Amino acid sequence: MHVSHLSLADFRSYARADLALDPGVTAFVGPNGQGKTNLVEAVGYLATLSSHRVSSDQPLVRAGAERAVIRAAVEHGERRRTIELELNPGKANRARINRSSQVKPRDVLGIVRTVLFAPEDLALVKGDPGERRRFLDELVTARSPRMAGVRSDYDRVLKQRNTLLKTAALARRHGGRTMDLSTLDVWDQHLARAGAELLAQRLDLIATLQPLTDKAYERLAPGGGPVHLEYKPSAAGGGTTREELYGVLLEALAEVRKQEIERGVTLVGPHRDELLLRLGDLPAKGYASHGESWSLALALRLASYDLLRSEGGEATGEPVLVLDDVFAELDTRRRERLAELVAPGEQVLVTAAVDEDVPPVLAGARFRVTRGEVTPA
Ligand SMILES: Nc1ncnc2c1ncn2[C@@H]1O[C@H](COP(=O)(O)OP(=O)(O)OP(=O)(O)O)[C@@H](O)[C@H]1O
Repeated sequence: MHVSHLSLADFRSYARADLALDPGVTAFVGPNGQGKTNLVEAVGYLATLSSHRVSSDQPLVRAGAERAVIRAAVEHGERRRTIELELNPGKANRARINRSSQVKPRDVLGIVRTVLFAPEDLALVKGDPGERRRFLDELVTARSPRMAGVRSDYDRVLKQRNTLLKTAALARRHGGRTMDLSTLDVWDQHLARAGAELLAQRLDLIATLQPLTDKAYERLAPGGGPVHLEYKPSAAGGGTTREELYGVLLEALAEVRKQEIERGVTLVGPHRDELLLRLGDLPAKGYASHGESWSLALALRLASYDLLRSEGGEATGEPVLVLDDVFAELDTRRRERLAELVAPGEQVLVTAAVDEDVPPVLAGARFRVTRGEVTPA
């Protein structure tokens, strides 16, 4: 699969941009702050409906404009589809596929799949647990786009349940009426149902990702591993199937209910879980060096790329690989290794400040990006 055309309106620094893209490698080269990352960020947004740099849509809309539009043509074998996403911060976003009438933005997921490497990836290793949960959930959704619906159900139920718990906590503190706990029972079931589905997918993903990450790390930093991915659930209990995990979550919620009512917040569930990364016997966070942390972050992305490539098959094709400003961060040896490992990709988009930062193995089309103008080199 490859993106053959990208067009932006009022996206980030671009009032307008229009580019035709070929399969194979395309590099965007230009000085800092000229709009290179903005281009690949738009491609990433088509795949995940979120940016790899910011958590809200507002910064994606050009300053002074009301909305941004990303349009893309996507080729997969004989099939060509167009996607249009309109970003309206504060209001509902809109989407269209093949210029048809409006669809839910979520329906666009799965048409473009990307694996994106960026300097921000260091947070996968050094950052808060939320960074690793987001990594897992984005990959879970790339494997199975219907999981976007499950994630949004879970978030909605969690929010409503927290509101209810907060009300109960306040009532308790001020000696008011105690809450009718049967309402909470219903929310527990909703939370456990969506939570169990998400949990089952995360566990399956980690089992698949483990050997791939270990292999990728060995290639990037020979002898530095092994790498272990260990899921630390907030709800203790065995099981890997949806039914088993539903039971585990319900039981855990019942156990902590008293504390939850005291504190006014949901204490167990996938939103409190952690993915522990270990290098050898030590946790990577807090122990790994800067270079080791980088290699581990790259290994996680490489493993994701291998996984989506091998599972994509005929239906979805290969993901687009985006390498945003990563080579400048690496020493020559790791730069060459990484480039060799990703070189045969169907479509690879690279950003770099100078030509020398693009490894020779990744020779291909090149655009210059200067002051928001994108021109073929
Ligand atoms: N919403 C926005 N409206 C207008 N300009 C924006 C907006 N968001 C970002 N910019 C501008 O876009 C530029 C950054 O673009 P981008 O991140 O693509 O740079 P880059 O070429 O990748 O640079 P580097 O090599 O430093 O990573 C900055 O000048 C920033 O001010």
